[in-house]
Amino acid sequence: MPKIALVGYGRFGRALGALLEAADLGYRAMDPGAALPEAIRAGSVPELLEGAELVVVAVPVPQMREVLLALKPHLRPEHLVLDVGSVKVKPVEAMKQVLGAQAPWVGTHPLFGPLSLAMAERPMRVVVCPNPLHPDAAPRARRFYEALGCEVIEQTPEGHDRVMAETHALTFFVAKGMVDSGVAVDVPFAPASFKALSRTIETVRSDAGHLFTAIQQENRFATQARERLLEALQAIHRDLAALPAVASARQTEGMALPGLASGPPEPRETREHIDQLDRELVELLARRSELARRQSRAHAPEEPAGTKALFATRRAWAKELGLDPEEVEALFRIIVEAPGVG
Ligand SMILES: O=C(O)C(=O)C[C@]1(C(=O)O)C=C[C@@H](O)C=C1
Repeated sequence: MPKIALVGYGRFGRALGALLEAADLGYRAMDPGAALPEAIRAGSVPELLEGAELVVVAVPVPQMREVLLALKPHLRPEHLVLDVGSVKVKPVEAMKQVLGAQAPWVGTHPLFGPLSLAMAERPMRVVVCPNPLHPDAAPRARRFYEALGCEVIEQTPEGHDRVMAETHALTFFVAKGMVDSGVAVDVPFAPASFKALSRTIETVRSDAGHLFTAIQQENRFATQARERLLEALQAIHRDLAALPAVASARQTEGMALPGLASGPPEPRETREHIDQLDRELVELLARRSELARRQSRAHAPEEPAGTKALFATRRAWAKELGLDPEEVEALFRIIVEAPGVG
């Protein structure tokens, strides 16, 4: 009998479902607004909760209260309710008001989503907010997330929202500003500094819509963070406009980034860069291995023609980059054929 009940099968719910399957954790899901595969679909709340230990509420933050009210009459003390919202003060308040001491509950925020899960990005981190009303709830949530391969960070709801206001909310704000101003979309080429931002722009563009508003509106620290950023940007804009056409080094000094006032950091030794790259190569191998496992679970083994094509593309890439195609193919043969890696 599935031990996990998933309420909400939107973008995050579906991605979480795939993660549960990969960890061999049985689940049942309910979402009146989504087409659910027959094998996991629950037609009613009692059916959804039957045998469940964990009830994961994966619905947009503004719908939390209503969903909790619908669950409440069916919850028993052995259930643990956890939310996965991108903000924490409001969902925790809602769980406190609606569920109180009746059933254990805990606020959590997985710091990953459909895009990062699809690319098997690691580490997967989750913020869990310990709940004084139900002291066992956070350790139970921790065990659940650790079984999925996540690292758990404990934080108060307010501490979480303060950090998210300065990070998540501002990043989405800047990215949406760039999208809405018409720049930064499908550019033919871009410098490295922009490439880092383009991933965020992609996230904002693929957002279901409610995520952006939840991150901004449901976090009471976000407005102030946005205002501070806008003021800082206006001041920089004014300072730039006030610079003479040919500015002296002394005149531009004030524009230097504060952290760089004492000069840029010393370039690192080549050896350190190689270590860093090797670390990234090993991380990429781990992600590749996870994706290959997913692929083999979902599809029949690759036909010889498919494997041949795979090596052919790697050879072509090697050639493009000035590497020996034979040697690169040999490396990929090892990667593909090694049982613990490919
Ligand atoms: O991986 C993705 O698809 C995400 O968008 C993940 C992402 C983000 O990085 O903004 C989105 C919302 C969550 O609250 C946390 C992480």
